[in-house]
Amino acid sequence: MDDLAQLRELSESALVKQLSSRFSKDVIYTYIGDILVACNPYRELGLYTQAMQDKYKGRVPRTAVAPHVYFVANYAYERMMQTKTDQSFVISGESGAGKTETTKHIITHVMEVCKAGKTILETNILRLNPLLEAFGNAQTVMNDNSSRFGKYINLNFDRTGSVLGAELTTYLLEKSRVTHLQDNESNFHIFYYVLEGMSEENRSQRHLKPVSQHAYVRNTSKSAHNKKRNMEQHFNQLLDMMFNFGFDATEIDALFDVISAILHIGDIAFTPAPNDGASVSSSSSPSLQHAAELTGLDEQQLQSILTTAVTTTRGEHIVRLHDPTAAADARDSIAKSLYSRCFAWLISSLNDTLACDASVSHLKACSMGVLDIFGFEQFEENSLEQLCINITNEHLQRFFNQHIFEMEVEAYKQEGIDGSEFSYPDNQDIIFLCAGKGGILSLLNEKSRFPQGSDNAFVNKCGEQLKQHRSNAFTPARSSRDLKFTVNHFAGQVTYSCEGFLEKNKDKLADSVVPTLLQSRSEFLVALYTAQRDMASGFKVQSKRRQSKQSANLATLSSFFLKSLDELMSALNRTMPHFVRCIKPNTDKKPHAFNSKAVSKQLKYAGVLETVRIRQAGYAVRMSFEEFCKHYRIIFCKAHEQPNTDAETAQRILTLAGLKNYRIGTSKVFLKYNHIDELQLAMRKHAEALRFVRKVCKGFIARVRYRAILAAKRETLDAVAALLTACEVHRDAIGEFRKKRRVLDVLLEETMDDDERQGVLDRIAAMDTAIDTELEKLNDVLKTNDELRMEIKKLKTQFDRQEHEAAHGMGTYDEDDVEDLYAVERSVEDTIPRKLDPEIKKRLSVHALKQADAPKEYTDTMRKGFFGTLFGRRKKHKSHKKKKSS
Ligand SMILES: Nc1ncnc2c1ncn2[C@@H]1O[C@H](COP(=O)(O)OP(=O)(O)OP(=O)(O)O)[C@@H](O)[C@H]1O
Repeated sequence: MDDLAQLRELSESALVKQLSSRFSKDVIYTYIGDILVACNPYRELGLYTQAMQDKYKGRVPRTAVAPHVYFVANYAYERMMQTKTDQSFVISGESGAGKTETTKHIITHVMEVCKAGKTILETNILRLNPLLEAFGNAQTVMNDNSSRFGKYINLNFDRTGSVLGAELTTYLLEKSRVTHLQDNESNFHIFYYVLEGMSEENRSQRHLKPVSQHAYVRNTSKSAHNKKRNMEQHFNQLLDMMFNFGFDATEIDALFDVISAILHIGDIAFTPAPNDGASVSSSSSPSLQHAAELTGLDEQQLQSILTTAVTTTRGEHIVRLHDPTAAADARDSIAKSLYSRCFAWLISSLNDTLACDASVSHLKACSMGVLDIFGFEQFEENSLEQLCINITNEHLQRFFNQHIFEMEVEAYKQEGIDGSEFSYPDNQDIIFLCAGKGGILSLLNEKSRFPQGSDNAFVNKCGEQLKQHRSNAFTPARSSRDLKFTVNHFAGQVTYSCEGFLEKNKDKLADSVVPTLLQSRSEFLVALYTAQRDMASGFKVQSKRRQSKQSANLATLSSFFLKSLDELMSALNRTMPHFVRCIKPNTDKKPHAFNSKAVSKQLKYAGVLETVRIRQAGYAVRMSFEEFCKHYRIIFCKAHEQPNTDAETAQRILTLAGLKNYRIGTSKVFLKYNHIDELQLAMRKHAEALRFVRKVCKGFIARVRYRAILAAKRETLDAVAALLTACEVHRDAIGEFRKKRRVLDVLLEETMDDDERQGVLDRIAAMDTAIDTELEKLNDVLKTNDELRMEIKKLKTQFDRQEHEAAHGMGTYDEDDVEDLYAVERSVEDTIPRKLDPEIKKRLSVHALKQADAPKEYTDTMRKGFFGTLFGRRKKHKSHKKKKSS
């Protein structure tokens, strides 16, 4: 089934079973109503060829082609063109599930159906991904090429469907990766491209060393390191791409200077200084020097922002000395800030290149957005990043629920059913709990604003204010010292560890850092911090035009996040959405493996099971009158009646089954989930009675047939036994004749002259040989058929027993019994003809068989026949002589 929403019973296990069975046949795409589920095959299946693109172009009916991401892309484009409404694709799934691949396929196909690919703009749209991947992707345990940011790509079209431009918005760049690597993970790809792909000359100009000698990349996973063979190729491709996008050589050089500077900054270590502060260790002073050179700062300036923090209160500057730990934190914050600014600059520059040309922007008629965003996350340790991701998913889930619900109500309307009392599982209260006024993020912002605010104070405040929240979704920490709380999200409970929440939320560099960086000799660095000075973290980047309008007081990470989330939801709400849920069939990144438990969990996280819940809250089961009446006819039908398939019959069946609260539409029956059980119960009662009657009938028929079969087989066996007996008799008759040969010899001597006698003797000799052969053959036949005799005996005994059983009632027969019976029949049929030696069949005539009971006459006849043959020529002449002598 291509659309699992058509399953009569939509349940979690049914979904997983169907997906698994399709996956085993390399069918990775499945619809569940409006959603496209895409299972990552982890191998090339030849699904994205030009021929496939051609197949999914134009007005293709959904049922005429197999489910495919190209269908969804084409369908959205067609709808956009017909209705001139904005469309969006919401692609979600856990890391490695295939979101980015799906995004690429959608964009490629949309560009194909809008006949693009020729202008620079269109080519650039198609080339966007490798650039984003270089700076925003990294190898993780889950995915070798994991996007460490979310993105929304919006394509703008004119009335004729040609692309006018594109905008890119990014979310939640995982900048902590720059400074801290988890086991078996790697940093952003760009660091390795620069360290291993850049020319020797450029590397030494930037004083770069091998990967193993730079702290921020030193712990790179071994497997990642082994895969880094094509770094040079990657780096050169990246350069080409950047040039094609219109970046100039100076900008590119400056960008790589900052990337290299980040690596050197990471190598700076600190030791305690005599003044209780920290100083750069002597072994890392070359790193400080290189970092300063590459950032265009004086060593002193850089050292100062690493080892001191200046805060400004009421116009007064207060300088605080960092201890070595605080200095290391400051170093990491600066590195993260530099990287996120580079990423933001890159996105902003790409947006400038992709933006609608001013001369054609008035032609913009509609748009199509593709959202590729992290799925719901639930790890052992969950921090502020997970909270933000999960809040995003709560919003997307609500958006999804509303959409599915609307479709559901629409389905009722089409059937003339009032759906006004129907409601759906709404997670609005959980959204309020997390992101509403007085909710978790709001309290976090409040505490972040106080200089004395702490994680502890934040967690306690949450406990006080939210434990009675109307969502009932908040569970405070057991003890006030436990920096944790749990939120019951739509996809499951997540416990957040709040240590460091405030620091992350402030996401702030010390007051002196940005002013110092702005004194840099590098114009590029200065540009990074002037154009976007209001941006808290490069957390989200928009085009320069939109940035200028941004409020300047987005002080915290969460307030910035909420604002960008708000914008995203407003954008999505203006569109007609198409949902793609990417599923990772196993955690080992292996083809052919399907782990049902893991898939079930993802379906839950992806909110697919919410579709089931929405359906269950309404009328989960819907069946056409025909389907319903045919399926449940047993409840209503008298044995001889074929039911009508109309509303009236459906109504009678439902009444007879004692159901309430169902709805009958114009062509379908709408049932609640529990109704199926009730109908099954009613069916079972009828079915049991029917089964009994059927058993008795079948038993009767089978017994009659069986006895007939036995009788026929017995006859055959008797005949075969008789044949064998005849064979023996034949042999005995020949023996008997031999004994009488002596009489013949005397006869010959008395009645014939020498010549005549010699002639007869010759013939007798020939006949003797023939008789020997005959005897030999008969002996053989009897010997080889001894086995058959045994078989016959056995079968006969068996038949006796079976006949007795059949005659003395075995009560009823099940299907299996009848099947056994037919098996016996077949085996008997097979046995006899195969085992009966064909030689016997040929040689023993019916005549011989008849003689079987009269051996004496048979012997005589044989003898007469023999003499007749022997003396045939002289029969007339000598007959009276012969008679006399005998
Ligand atoms: N349709 C597909 N056909 C073949 N391979 C695929 C397909 N989709 C995904 N893959 C494989 O799975 C890998 C991971 O996919 P992708 O990077 O798109 O996942 P993702 O969901 O975007 O992960 P992340 O959130 O970590 O970025 C790809 O590199 C590719 O090898």
